[in-house]
Amino acid sequence: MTQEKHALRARLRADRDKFAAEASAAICAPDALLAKFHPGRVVTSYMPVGSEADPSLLAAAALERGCRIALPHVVDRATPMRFLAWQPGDVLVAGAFGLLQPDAAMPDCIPDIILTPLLGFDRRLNRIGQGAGFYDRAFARFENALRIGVAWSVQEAPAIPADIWDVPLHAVITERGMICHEEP
Ligand SMILES: Nc1nc2c(c(=O)[nH]1)N(C=O)[C@@H](CNc1ccc(C(=O)N[C@@H](CCC(=O)O)C(=O)O)cc1)CN2
Ligand SMILES: Nc1ncnc2c1ncn2[C@@H]1O[C@H](COP(=O)(O)OP(=O)(O)OP(=O)(O)O)[C@@H](O)[C@H]1O
Repeated sequence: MTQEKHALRARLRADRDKFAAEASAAICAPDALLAKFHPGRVVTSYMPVGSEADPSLLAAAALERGCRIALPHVVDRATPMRFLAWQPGDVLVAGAFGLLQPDAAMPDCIPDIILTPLLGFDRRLNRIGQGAGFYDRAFARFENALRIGVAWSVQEAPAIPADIWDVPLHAVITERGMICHEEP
């Protein structure tokens, strides 16, 4: 399984790089997602790196509807990721893995909706990420949160192998729209 995921990650990274280099697509918030952005809800976004899908229009729509935004904060692979409060204009600090993150002193948030960066996904809404297990652990910890993957459409794979700890997404949003759970 580890080998299989390793090879899949390499292929999906290459597909994502190619798409981002050639296309100029934007990921807009579909109505079904807007309907979840109730005032006061905590929506976690992320600062995209490299060819990752950009969730900023989704975060902007959440803010417009009175949601609060939190961003992931990691220190090393062993320490669980936290979601820290952030609003436009707040500083971002260079941290682990070359990421821009909120200041470590910002308050921790309990997310209602987790916008999740993906390397890949399939129609059953299995996902694969960077392989450090940060989001897997966050999904286990915040089990009531809505898990929404954000990706380019080319990151869809026929089948993503699922380990026992993998928690499927509730939906994936790409530049082509939203994919919700379908029975196989
Ligand atoms: N934009 C964004 N933010 C995010 C994530 C993400 O996937 N995307 N994360 C999702 O989990 C967390 C950070 N997770 C990471 C997990 C592993 C590696 C990693 O293995 N990095 C390689 C170097 C990669 C490179 O330079 O290309 C390494 O350290 O060997 C980096 C970040 C939190 N923030
Ligand atoms: N609930 C959990 N508690 C502790 N460790 C976990 C949990 N879920 C996953 N892990 C660990 O995370 C590691 C990476 O898992 P996996 O290969 O599925 O990564 P991924 O889903 O691509 O990564 P990510 O969740 O960061 O996007 C595994 O070694 C696994 O043991």
